Amino acid sequence: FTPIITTESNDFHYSSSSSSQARRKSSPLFETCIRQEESPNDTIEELSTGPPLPIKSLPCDANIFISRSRPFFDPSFDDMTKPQQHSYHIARVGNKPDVFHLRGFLTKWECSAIMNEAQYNYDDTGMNTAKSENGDSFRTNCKVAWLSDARIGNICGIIGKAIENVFVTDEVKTAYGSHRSDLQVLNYKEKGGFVLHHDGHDRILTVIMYLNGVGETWLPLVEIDDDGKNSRNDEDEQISSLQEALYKVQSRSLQPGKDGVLISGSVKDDSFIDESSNCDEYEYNPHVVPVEAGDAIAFYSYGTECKGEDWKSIHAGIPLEFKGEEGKWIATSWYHAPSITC
Ligand SMILES: O=C(O)CCC(=O)C(=O)O
Ligand SMILES: [Fe+2]
Repeated sequence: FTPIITTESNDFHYSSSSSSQARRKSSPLFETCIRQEESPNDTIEELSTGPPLPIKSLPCDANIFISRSRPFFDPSFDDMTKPQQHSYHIARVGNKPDVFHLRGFLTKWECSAIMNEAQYNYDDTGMNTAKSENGDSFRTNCKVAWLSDARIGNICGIIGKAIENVFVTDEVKTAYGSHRSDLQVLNYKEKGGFVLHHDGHDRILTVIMYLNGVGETWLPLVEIDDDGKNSRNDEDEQISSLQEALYKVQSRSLQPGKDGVLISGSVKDDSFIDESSNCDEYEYNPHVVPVEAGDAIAFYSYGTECKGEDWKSIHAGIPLEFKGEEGKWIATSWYHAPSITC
């Protein structure tokens, strides 16, 4: 590991080995990226609603290894004499807009604690039926709870802060009115889903955490790197409205698993390896990102040069096939930057 940056509660390292890394081809960009990071002249030129360094320059096929604080009372922590840290990996899964996979971001204990808190302790009544912000029912068969930072002994605060530290530039953090949302917890039951939409409302960053590894989120217009280029997306094609983005998905009959990026709790990582073939020739589908309980996905909803909404970040919660009574559990943290997006 090559240490890159140390911040208050997050340590960044580039990692050259991980299970998913081992399955991907090694990247010639890897060394270049490290050199960029260490350059003293490297500054963020303009107020960017996109990712800060070092993840800004993270190529596909490389990982960043990150440590973050964890709640001291997490009983799955096995050595109380060591600093209370939890490690996870970040890998890029899309370029336009930037989309990242946070592998092992939450511990299993944190996932359970959040689900329990949302289900049993919210307003003493359990979770409420979810409605979209404008009151329309774009979301079906879904319950919601909002957890503020202090809940469960500040774990929502620890998680939110860890996200903010890694995914939001200092300029955006210090801009007037910038703040992160409370943690939104959703529980979808059978057939429950969320139609294609853009998060908007000055939310520059969305981080969706998969609490039980069930369910799928699809970002149909995200472009991925040269290795697995989404051939139907013309490069630099401008999309200027939500309607245009939705029309593109419909008129081109884009499909989850073939176009854009499908975040899928329903696919096991190992299913990408064809055991009968040579190890180097496994079937790797860059349009599918398998996630497990504790993984998260982060993406940006505004153009990086303050050019308004990036409509390529539209996404949907795919209607849930029956997966047992538990259903699909996710928690979402948004970062708002009203003075930059308006
Ligand atoms: O259900 C999902 O997978 C996505 C949820 C979502 O996009 C939202 O809550 O804004
Ligand atoms: Fe959304």
